[in-house]
Amino acid sequence: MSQNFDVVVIGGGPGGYIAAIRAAQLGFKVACIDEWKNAQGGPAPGGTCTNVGCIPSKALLQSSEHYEHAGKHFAEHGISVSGLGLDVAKMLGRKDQVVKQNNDGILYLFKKNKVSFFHGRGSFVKQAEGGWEIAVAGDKPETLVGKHVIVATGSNARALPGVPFDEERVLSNDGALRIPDVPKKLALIGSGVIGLEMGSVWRRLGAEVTVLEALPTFLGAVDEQIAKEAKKAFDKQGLKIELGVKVGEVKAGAKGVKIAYTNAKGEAQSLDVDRLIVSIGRVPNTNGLNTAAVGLQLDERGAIVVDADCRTNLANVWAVGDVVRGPMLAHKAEEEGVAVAERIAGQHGHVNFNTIPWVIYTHPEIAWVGRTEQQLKADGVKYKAGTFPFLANGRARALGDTTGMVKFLADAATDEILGVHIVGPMASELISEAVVAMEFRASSEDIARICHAHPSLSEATKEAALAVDKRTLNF
Ligand SMILES: Cc1cc2nc3c(=O)[nH]c(=O)nc-3n(C[C@H](O)[C@H](O)[C@H](O)COP(=O)(O)OP(=O)(O)OC[C@H]3O[C@@H](n4cnc5c(N)ncnc54)[C@H](O)[C@@H]3O)c2cc1C
Ligand SMILES: NC(=O)c1ccc[n+]([C@@H]2O[C@H](COP(=O)([O-])OP(=O)(O)OC[C@H]3O[C@@H](n4cnc5c(N)ncnc54)[C@H](O)[C@@H]3O)[C@@H](O)[C@H]2O)c1
Repeated sequence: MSQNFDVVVIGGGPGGYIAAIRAAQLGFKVACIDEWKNAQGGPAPGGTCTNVGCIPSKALLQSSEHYEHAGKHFAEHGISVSGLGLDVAKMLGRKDQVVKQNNDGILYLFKKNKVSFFHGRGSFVKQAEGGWEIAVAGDKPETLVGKHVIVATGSNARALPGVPFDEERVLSNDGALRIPDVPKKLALIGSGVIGLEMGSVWRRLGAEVTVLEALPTFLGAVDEQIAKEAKKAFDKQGLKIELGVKVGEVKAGAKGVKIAYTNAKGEAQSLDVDRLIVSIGRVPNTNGLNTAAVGLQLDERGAIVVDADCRTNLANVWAVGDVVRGPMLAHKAEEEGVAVAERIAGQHGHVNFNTIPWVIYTHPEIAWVGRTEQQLKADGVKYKAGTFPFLANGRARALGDTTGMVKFLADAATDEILGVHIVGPMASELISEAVVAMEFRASSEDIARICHAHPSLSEATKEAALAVDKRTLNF
């Protein structure tokens, strides 16, 4: 016997679980299927983000930052610490607890919103009367029929060709978040978001970290001025980043990993490390979905092909999040999930790709929204720029955290904000003001005229907006 639903969501990550909740709020009968298992084999909804992504990485970034502060920065405040110790097992345990709180929170939200949760793998069977037949292989095999299906099956870490993850020596994001003791030497391949975040965690905890990056420029997608400032800070911290390398043979043994590579000068190099994290991007995941049975169209990268509204080539089958085009970000997945649920309800859900913020949770944090200076140049847009350094911000000085700046880019003729780029303390929080401003198509003058609390880091945002008109007050 099959169970019928208005909406069946496959995948319980940020794209899927949020789509399920929004669809339920709109009055639909909703099922959400997710196969993630916790250590006991029970359900652990929340996807990559909750289990091996956003949440655990931020928990470890926080713990490792406390450790670094206690060891290196408390003294500046007149606080001396003796006998500073590190209990990695406890730190990882706390991280697991944070993850569990989030898993439990989602199960609670499903109950609260009357979303039926199925623990197992969902796969397409066929088009049936009343919708799409989906088989659930799990604790209890089930057959569901959904009038609408939302696929939100996420992504998996990309491995280096011929170097599979063993999660012991060669680690994906999963293993990178549960290294049992601080490696003496750690290498990361790829200096993207994961490379920098995970590299920072283990460097702060005492590992000698080398990041090998294929591209000759550091953080190519980031505004050049901001990326340069961040690189300077990482260099100072001792995070060794080698650009323009070509990774050759990677040999993993019982005790460590040997990496052969050529450096930017073309010289052959060899690096011996205890562990290697491979962070060279992620691939869309449609494993086990049985897309072929129903002819769900994939592109050459294996992503599900969707239009601007997240419609696939099949009637009433939608796809959102990492498994489709666009940035692989939890909040992008969530926004698409909400928009699809609203479209199913006949509303006009919309995701504005121009105002999706990016954050890299290193120290200093890097955050941005909109176009970079190099993009504006390439697009032939005439712009004005304004920057303000945290060094001139009272709150940043009180915090003892003055690295970085806020940078505004505004249209030369209309003053509309085209991009805001931040490297510095709490950039992840500060960027929201810029997102709101850009969503409302504000001008830099709008921000410059708004009263900001004193002393606050957000005054640097106001001052950067003033700088567009060359009239900063405190610099
Ligand atoms: C280390 C790391 C840190 C990150 N940090 C951030 C961050 O700080 N901020 C940010 O915005 N993004 C971050 N991301 C990216 C973020 O995790 C993803 O963009 C986000 O999880 C995508 O959500 P999703 O719902 O599309 O897919 P996922 O979160 O991958 O969820 C997909 C779910 O579907 C399940 N599934 C797959 N196939 C099936 C099936 N056939 N049947 C049933 N279930 C299935 C999977 O088990 C999984 O639970 C990070 C990623 C990593 C790896
Ligand atoms: N704070 C966040 O929002 C956050 C945090 C972590 C992950 N994520 C998401 O997860 C995704 C995956 O993260 P990621 O860091 O793996 O990917 P990424 O795309 O951010 O970076 C991958 C890096 O690896 C480099 N690279 C690729 N192949 C290489 C090779 N063979 N040798 C050396 N370098 C190579 C690329 O040039 C790039 O710089 C990101 O796209 C991001 O959207 C987001």
